[in-house]
Amino acid sequence: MTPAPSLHLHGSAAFAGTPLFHALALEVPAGRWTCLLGPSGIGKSTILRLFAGLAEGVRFTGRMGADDGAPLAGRVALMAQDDLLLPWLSVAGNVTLGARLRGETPDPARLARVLAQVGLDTLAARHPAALSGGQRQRAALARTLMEDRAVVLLDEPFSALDARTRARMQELTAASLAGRTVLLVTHDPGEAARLGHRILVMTETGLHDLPPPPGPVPRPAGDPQTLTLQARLLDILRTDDTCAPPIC
Ligand SMILES: Nc1ncnc2c1ncn2[C@@H]1O[C@H](COP(=O)(O)OP(=O)(O)OP(=O)(O)O)[C@@H](O)[C@H]1O
Repeated sequence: MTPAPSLHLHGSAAFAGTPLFHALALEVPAGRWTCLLGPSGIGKSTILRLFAGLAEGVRFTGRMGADDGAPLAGRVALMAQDDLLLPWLSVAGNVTLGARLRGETPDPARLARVLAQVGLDTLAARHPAALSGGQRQRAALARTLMEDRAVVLLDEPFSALDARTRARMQELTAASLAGRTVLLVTHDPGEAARLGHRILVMTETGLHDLPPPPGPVPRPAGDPQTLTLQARLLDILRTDDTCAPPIC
């Protein structure tokens, strides 16, 4: 894997002439987890798609990319909201699709390890139609982890999981992606409070930084500082007043 770069996105975006965001200034630190929250439709997924080079139909004006100056192509894995599993392939076939499309031979030991990590080792031969929503999401997560990229973009990756599996997958993903540049879009303040080295709330007035407590991630869910941060995030997300203290 190449060294994980920091990322930047400074500019404005529009869909078919309809403004989406304006004069946004996003910095994503290298080798850390940045969590991005905000109301539905504000443009969070669009930011991920812009970094992934998949923002079809979006007119972006500004500058964006990796701070090391090298192209992001080939260094990014995106786990989209829609799991995008191919129905005619098995779980194993979907998880190794990227490697096979690149003409590479997938590493069977790595595949077995990743499937075991997400708890799908016994379902490797199953097709997506025979999976639950949570199992499909774990298959999509396995496909992202299998890609082994320096920059990982995750769009609500744990939203379909039950509470126990979600906590386990958060811990596994934090460990698996240690040292990568991760940008996680989530609607879950508790998830952001556990996982974010940097936590940003996106509103109509821009990005608002909420400094998390120091220390490694994932933070213990019951830690008082984590709970306080979770409550502050929830308050901010619940109010329409985007200039409520302490973020403005
Ligand atoms: N293909 C498209 N054509 C036109 N508008 C689109 C298209 N895709 C998204 N949009 C619009 O762009 C805006 C931002 O969408 P985006 O998915 O980035 O928001 P989001 O903050 O990720 O929302 P959510 O939290 O609901 O996933 C929305 O208003 C959406 O309707």
